Amino acid sequence: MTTAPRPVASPAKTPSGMKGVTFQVRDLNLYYGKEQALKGINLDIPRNKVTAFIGPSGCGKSTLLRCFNRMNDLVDICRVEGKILLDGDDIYARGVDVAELRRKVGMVFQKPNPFPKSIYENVAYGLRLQGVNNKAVLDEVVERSLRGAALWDEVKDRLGDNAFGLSGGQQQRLVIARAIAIEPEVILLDEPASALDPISTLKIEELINELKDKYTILIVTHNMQQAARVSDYTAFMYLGDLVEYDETDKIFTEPAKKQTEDYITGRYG
Ligand SMILES: Nc1ncnc2c1ncn2[C@@H]1O[C@H](COP(=O)(O)OP(=O)(O)OP(=O)(O)O)[C@@H](O)[C@H]1O
Repeated sequence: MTTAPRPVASPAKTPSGMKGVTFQVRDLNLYYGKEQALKGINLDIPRNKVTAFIGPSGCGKSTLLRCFNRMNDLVDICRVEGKILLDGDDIYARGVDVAELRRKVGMVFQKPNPFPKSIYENVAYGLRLQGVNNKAVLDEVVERSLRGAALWDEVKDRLGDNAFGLSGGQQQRLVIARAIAIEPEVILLDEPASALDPISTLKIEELINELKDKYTILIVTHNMQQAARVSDYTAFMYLGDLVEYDETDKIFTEPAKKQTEDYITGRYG
């Protein structure tokens, strides 16, 4: 027996001008115990663009971000309903290899978290896990990834030094190099610059702009100026709802919803 596809509860939010789509989020509800943290989210995430999630504290930005590589699976009381399709396949379907999903969808957190190893070994780590130990291959990937993360020139003469000796901003770029070494399709950034000084923040923002040529980037940020500077699309969330999602210029210059306007003009949050 075939069953008709279930209609989506609300039309998916797909801003105009979007070409390729990486993720399609459909009717996504998420609960922590009895508390509903995400309410009927529908949206499409464009390929090779930067999509920012903004909204007041506790509105569900990080929770939604963590859905894209199933990091919420690690929270016992968390329950997810609905679908997230990555290139057409539901990442919540039975039998999905979550380790493989996380290889495709890398994540960088607020606080830089290098491993207590050398700079070189931090970047080589993912490949070594895959069983790659050929020095020439590793050398090539380490250099390419560090260049890709705009860190090579600063560390090329001390690749054997412990990563903890780097500054916070350098550590965050190292973590990004570690993420791109295994050639993900998507990079999730959860407040990647909030623990950094203004110069390091600027470097991360420049880097995000360069990375989108190769990767789809999703970023959670508290900083609206940062969202306006780095993103192509912006999603405004409030109390677990996706209120408005559109091209970043539109959200910041002529938002369709009063709630969005109140937030971006600093009336609450
Ligand atoms: N592990 C958890 N267990 C229970 N509740 C949680 C958990 N993580 C988040 N929540 C709750 O889910 C809601 C959304 O939290 P989330 O961290 O996603 O919001 P946010 O918009 O990213 O906030 P912030 O900007 O402060 O980081 C909040 O009410 C929060 O208390």
